[in-house]
Amino acid sequence: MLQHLYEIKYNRLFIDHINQSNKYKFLDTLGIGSFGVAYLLQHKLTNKKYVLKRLRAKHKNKASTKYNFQQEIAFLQKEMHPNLPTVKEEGFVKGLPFYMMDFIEGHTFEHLIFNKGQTFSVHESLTLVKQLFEIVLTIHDHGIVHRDLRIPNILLHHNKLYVIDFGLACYMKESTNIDTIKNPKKAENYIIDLYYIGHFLLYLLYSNYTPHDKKERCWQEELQLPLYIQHYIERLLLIKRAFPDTRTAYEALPL
Ligand SMILES: Nc1ncnc2c1ncn2[C@@H]1O[C@H](COP(=O)(O)OP(=O)(O)OP(=O)(O)O)[C@@H](O)[C@H]1O
Repeated sequence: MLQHLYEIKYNRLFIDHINQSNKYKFLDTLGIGSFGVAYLLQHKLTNKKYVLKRLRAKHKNKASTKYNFQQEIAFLQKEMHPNLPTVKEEGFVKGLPFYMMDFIEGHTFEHLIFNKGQTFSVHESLTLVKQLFEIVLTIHDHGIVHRDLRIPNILLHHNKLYVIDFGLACYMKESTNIDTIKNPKKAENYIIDLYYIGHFLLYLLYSNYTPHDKKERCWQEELQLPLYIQHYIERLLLIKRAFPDTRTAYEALPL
């Protein structure tokens, strides 16, 4: 209960901070995640939209979470790729850190698939994955892994793909032996991003799938993909021999 009130207090403080800035006005709350809260704002003169992301009040005194939040800002400030948001400002409101970034118009793939019912053919899906790879390759070239390439964190606008939310990103650990990775979702090297790219591809391909009977089968049976595409996804998901690096996986894309 106290935590809830604390959150409400900071919510009010941030909305007041935005509205009193003379530059921006508050438009909406975009999302409340486990670590952050994202607000949509608009520049009063240019009408351009921005996102202000702040740490959740409950993490105000947690050193590791605060460190991760600062690291998230630092990663975005590297401006690694034009299809990542650019940080405009950063600061604190009553001890709680925030940063402001460009608002990416368009929709997340979660919204496109589950709310709008958009479908993607095999060719369209692979073309989108190619775009995602091009962003991920650049991030990996900077020695960073995103670690959260899920459909709510990937957006589409005018057929261009964008990646947000570096909240779980970290510097790549090079020395891990790929064969000993037990849980790819916890990895701190390229494997975790390849694993999520494999899942992203499955979400796109499933958008076109209509079940024929009530029995649930494995994706290989349900999707009935050409074998070379199935094998490719199995390698991304570590069901088959892992790709030795991101570029090899990108170059092997069956497109
Ligand atoms: N730059 C942006 N452009 C457009 N929409 C954004 C942007 N950043 C965030 N959003 C939207 O706001 C929502 C919440 O943002 P974000 O994913 O960064 O934080 P979160 O997932 O709520 O928090 P956490 O970091 O704790 O997981 C996202 O689902 C996305 O729809």
